[in-house]
Amino acid sequence: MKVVKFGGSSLASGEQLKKVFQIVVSDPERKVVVVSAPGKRFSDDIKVTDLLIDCAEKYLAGENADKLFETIIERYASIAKELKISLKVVETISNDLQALLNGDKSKPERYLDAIKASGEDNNAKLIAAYFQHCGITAQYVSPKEAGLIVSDEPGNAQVLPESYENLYKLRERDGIIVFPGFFGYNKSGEVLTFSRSGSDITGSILANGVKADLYENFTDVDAVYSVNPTIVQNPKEISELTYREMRELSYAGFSVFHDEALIPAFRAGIPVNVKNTNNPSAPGTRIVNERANTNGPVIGIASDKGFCSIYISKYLMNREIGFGRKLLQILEDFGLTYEHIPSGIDDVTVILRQNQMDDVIEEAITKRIMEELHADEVIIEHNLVLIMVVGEGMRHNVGTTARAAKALANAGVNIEMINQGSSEVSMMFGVKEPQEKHAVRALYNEFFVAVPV
Ligand SMILES: Nc1ncnc2c1ncn2[C@@H]1O[C@H](COP(=O)(O)OP(=O)(O)O)[C@@H](O)[C@H]1O
Ligand SMILES: N[C@@H](CC(=O)OP(=O)(O)O)C(=O)O
Repeated sequence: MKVVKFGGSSLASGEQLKKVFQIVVSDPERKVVVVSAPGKRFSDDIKVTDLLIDCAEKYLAGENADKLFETIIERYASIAKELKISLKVVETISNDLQALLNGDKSKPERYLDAIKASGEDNNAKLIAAYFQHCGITAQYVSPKEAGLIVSDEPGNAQVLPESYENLYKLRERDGIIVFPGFFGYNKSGEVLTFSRSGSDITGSILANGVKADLYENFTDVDAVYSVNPTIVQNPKEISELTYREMRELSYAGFSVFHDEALIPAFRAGIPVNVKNTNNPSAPGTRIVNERANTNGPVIGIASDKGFCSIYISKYLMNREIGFGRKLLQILEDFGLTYEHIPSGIDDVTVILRQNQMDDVIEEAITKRIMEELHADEVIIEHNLVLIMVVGEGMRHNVGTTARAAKALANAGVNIEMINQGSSEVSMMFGVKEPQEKHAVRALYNEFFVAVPV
C-alpha cells in the first residue's frame, strides 16, 4: 500500500486535478491520498491558505472580508467547473466556510486554525467528489473520524502517539481514501493545524499509521535538487538521500519537503519518494535510511533567512558553573526558542529565529544578561542567514570545512559564524542576508561544479 500526498501546486486547478487522478488510478497500490489546499497557479497567485488567513484576520478585526470570501469560493468553483462536477459541493463549501467565519472568536489562535484547516478539508471533499464523478470508489475521510489526534498547540501541533493505532484501521476501508492534510484534532475535539506546509507531515503520519510500503510526495519539481533552484539554475538532481540529510536540508530551507515530515516515516522505516505531478514518469528523489553511493562529501546546500544572534562575552566564562543554564533560563522567561549555540572560551552566541524578537524584548534581554550574568559585552545582530552544507560523506572526508571556508573567502563572503562538529553530516555558516545567494553559489560551485582537488 502507498500513501500519496499532493501539494498545493498539484491541486491548484482542474487541469492539475486531472493529472492527480491519472497518477492515483495508474497504480492500485495508491490507496491513501493526502491533499493540501489549492496552491498557486502562477508565480504571483495567492495560495488558498493565505487567502483564508487574511480573511480570518479581517473577521477578527471586525473588517469587511466579502471580497476575500468570494475569491476563496471562486477558487473551488473554478476547479469544479473545469472538472464539470456538480456545483453542489461548492455550495456546501461556501456554507461551511461562512459558518466557520461566524464562529466563536474568543480564542483567536484556535479560530484561525479552524479557518486555515478548512482549506484542505474542503479541498479533500471536492477531490473525493471528483474521483467519484470519474467512476471510482473514493471517500473523504475526516482526521477526526480517523483519530488523528494532536497536541494542543495552535499553528504548531504535534501528532500524539495513539493516532498511529487509530489510523491503522484505515487499511480496512474499500476504495481510495481522500484525506485532508495540515491538521488534526486535540483530545477535546478542536481543530489544530501543523506548522505551515504541514500537509507533508500528515502524509508521513498516515504512511506510518497504515504501515505503507512507500510514501510518495508529489510536488512541482522533478526531484529534490542539491541547491534551491531559485538560487542556482538547473542544479544537480539528488536521486537518493538519507532521512538525516533531508531533515537537515529541509530545516535549513529546502522547502520542497517539511522538516518535521521525516520522523513518522523514518520511525516506521518507510521510504519517501518526492515526485513531480507534471512529470510523473521521472524517478524523483528517494529518501531512505542508508544510501549506497557517496559521490563526494556533500549532497546538498541549503540556506534560510530570518535569524538573529545574541553574542555574549565574559572573561572566565568557561570556569563559571551554571552560566549556560542561567542564560537559557533568561531566554525561557521570554518564551523564546533557540536554534544553535556555538561557543568559545569566554564567549557564547545564541542563534534564534528573529520573528520572536522585537526592540522591547531585545532591550530587556540585554539588560538581564548584563545585570544577572555580569557579562562584559552583549551584542545582538540581525538579518543573519544560515547556510547548511550537508552530506553523509562528510563523516569520512577530511578537509570539507576548509574547502567550504576557502570557497566563501574567495567569493568575498564574510563568515559571521561557523558551527561544525555537533552534527556529523552537516556544517553551518552564518552570513549576512545580502550575501546569501553569493555564498550559496560559491559553495555550489566548489562542491558540484569545480573539479575537486
Ligand atoms: N532543493 C530544492 N529542490 C527542489 N525544490 C526546492 C528546493 N528548495 C526549494 N525548493 C522549492 O520547493 C518548491 C516545492 O515546494 P512547495 O511549493 O511547498 O510545493 P507543494 O505545493 O507541492 O507543496 C519547488 O517549486 C522549489 O521552488
Ligand atoms: N496549505 C497549507 C499546508 C500545505 O502543506 O500546503 P502546500 O502543500 O501547498 O505546501 C500551507 O499552505 O501551509
